[in-house]
Amino acid sequence: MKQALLVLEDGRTFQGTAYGAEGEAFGEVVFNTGMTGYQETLTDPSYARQIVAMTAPHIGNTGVNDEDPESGRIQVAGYVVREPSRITSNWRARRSLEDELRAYGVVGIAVQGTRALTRHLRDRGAMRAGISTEEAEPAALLERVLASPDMIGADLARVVSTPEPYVVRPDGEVRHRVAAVDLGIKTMTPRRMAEHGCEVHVLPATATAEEILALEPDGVFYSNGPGDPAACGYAVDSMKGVLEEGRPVFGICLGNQMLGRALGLDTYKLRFGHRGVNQPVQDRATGRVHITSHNHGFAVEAPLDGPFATPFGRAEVTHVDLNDGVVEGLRLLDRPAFSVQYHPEAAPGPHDATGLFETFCELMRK
Ligand SMILES: NC(=O)CC[C@H](N)C(=O)O
Repeated sequence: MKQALLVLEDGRTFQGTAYGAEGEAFGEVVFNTGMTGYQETLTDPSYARQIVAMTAPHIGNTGVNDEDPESGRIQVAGYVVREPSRITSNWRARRSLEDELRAYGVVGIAVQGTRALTRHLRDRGAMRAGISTEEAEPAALLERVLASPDMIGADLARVVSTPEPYVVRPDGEVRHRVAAVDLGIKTMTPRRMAEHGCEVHVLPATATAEEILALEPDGVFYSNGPGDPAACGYAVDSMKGVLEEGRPVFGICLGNQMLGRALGLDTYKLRFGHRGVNQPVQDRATGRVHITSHNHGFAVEAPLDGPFATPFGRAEVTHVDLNDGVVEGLRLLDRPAFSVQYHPEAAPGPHDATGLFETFCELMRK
């Protein structure tokens, strides 16, 4: 087996074997604790320019099928696993995960120490890293890691967004027309909305408020996406125009951060982020806890002690993560706009939060 090297920007080094394409990859290394859903993770555009390390010890068991991708390609910059499955046991699988990584030129590494890596990232924070199947000298790879771009300030939504608008239609009757701003949208999101009778007009990340409103949408959606929310001023600007018009707004993940910034709140980088499928989130109105799917490295800074003033009227924090108190949802009290930091559309589940699509439809009916 071919040797490979993983070097973190603070010099921590892991030796392993090549898994996937050969070559070199750079990005921010983050860990994901999901026991299921590796195919959805790999194809989620929010992971652009990130090297994803899986804490589940065995990866690739069910290969790659045609039903689960969240976009048209593998999006991660690099992949770290402990033990890749040598066989693929799923009659729907079209190919092995390693062949899929190779097909998209994604460099991966299998290392024994995914637990040590995770603990390191938990203590020191997510950081830049490089994987190489060519370089034997850690110091040489480290130099290239230090020359690679940082996640802070990275404007990646416009890079992964659709270049052209397209429409996702429901099977049955059209009940609502939604304009969806694609900041890195996952396949499941318009599909979930279509299940609720929405005709979804997906628009490029840089669509202006005028372009969005020209569709005469019943509601406007802002998707998840990669990079630093502080670098997506174009989406914040279009959202302000949409809020001004009083159209219903719904945001997920990066979309939640866009609502926060449109309301004048700040976003900041979390130490190691939330990535996995079992994050406990509390709905502050009901006290109910939902187990939710997450993939975020940034968060919104907002007052937790009750409603606060914004340029669009009063707002409040609707959800918090019970592990660390991070803001997980926002709502305007005087206008029809809300958003969540987690993923109600998550296809590998959990499905506790899928009711939020109905909430959006209710706002559009009013
Ligand atoms: N999944 C997302 O939308 C992530 C949003 C943002 N890129 C973050 O890391 O916080």
